[in-house]
Amino acid sequence: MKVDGTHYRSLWYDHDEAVLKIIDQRWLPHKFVVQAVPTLEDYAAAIKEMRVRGAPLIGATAAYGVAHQMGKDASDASLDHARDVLIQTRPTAINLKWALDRCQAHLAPLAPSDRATAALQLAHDISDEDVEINRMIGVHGLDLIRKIAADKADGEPVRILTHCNAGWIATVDWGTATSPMYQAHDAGIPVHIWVGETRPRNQGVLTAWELGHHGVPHTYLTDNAGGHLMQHGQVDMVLVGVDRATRQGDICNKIGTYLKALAAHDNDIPFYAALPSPTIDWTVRDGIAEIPIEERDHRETTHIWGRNDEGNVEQVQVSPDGTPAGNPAFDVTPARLVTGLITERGIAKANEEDMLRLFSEHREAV
Ligand SMILES: CSC[C@H]1O[C@H](OP(=O)(O)O)[C@H](O)[C@@H]1O
Repeated sequence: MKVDGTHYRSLWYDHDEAVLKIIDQRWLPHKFVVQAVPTLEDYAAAIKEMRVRGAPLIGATAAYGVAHQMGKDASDASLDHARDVLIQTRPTAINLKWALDRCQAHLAPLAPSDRATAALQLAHDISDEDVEINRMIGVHGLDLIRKIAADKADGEPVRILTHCNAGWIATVDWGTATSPMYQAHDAGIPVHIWVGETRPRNQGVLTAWELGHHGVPHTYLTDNAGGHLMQHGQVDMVLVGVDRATRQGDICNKIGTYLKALAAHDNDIPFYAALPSPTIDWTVRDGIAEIPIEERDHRETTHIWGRNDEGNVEQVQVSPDGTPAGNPAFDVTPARLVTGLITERGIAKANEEDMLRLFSEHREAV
């Protein structure tokens, strides 16, 4: 999407320099930092340190990491090494494993001499596919928003509460939860987005930054304000992203999503999750029991980043010295709390049968 009027993807391959370029999200919204990714270790660090983040973007980045490694050494051992280094960076978003599995399946059968070119093309393809998938998520989500708008007075906005950042900066472009928001705005349907800050990494800041650059009306709030807004009739729908969905419709997303789903259920507000099909893990049914939840560095909880009065971005401690902290980065919302899943093929109810209506190729052999 656009930053100060200039179109960007979240990552792109610089053919002149033969290197991947990323927007280092750790500095947003205060600094717009583009950096190259010169080594496999830098690819792993970029994912682990969340310089690039968001389930689909992590997958695309990993595909370019494999391509980089094939350009250095296209042997079977090197292909395995690239997977081993990248797969251990973050455990929850299934898109990382999905991309690495796709690279393995595509490259292993090839002669090593053909792998570098094929790997780079595959990374380009995965990125381009992500853009189109997310655009289609927006098309189907727009229909939903249009239906809600039809029941409102002229000019009255559709009020959408979102959590974390499932925006264009979390994907290659468009975003997942944000794609319907952008497309509704661009179609002239008034929307207002309630943006939860999303402690501890405050990815809501990224959503506010994105929406601001696209001119989409929004309000930045604490996470805990969401339930209050729902109780007071200020929310027409909740729309979030997903890091891993199960075949029965459970969704794993940023920590705090479950609490917002509970509040939505309690206030009879539709709760939708937007996800590309690579985010569905068809091998898993019970998300709570089976999805690994990343425990991140506890310093992310005890400290916070911001810009000081001198304009410098710095990290400060918010908790007492020595206070023990935790940092589970995701939680699982059971399917019973999910109204629907907005995918590139349409909207499914959060149950196996309706998901298979859209993705019948995953129906298990009896
Ligand atoms: C389309 S992004 C999906 C998902 O990924 C984010 O996780 P993280 O910021 O830790 O990479 C967040 O949970 C988004 O909802």
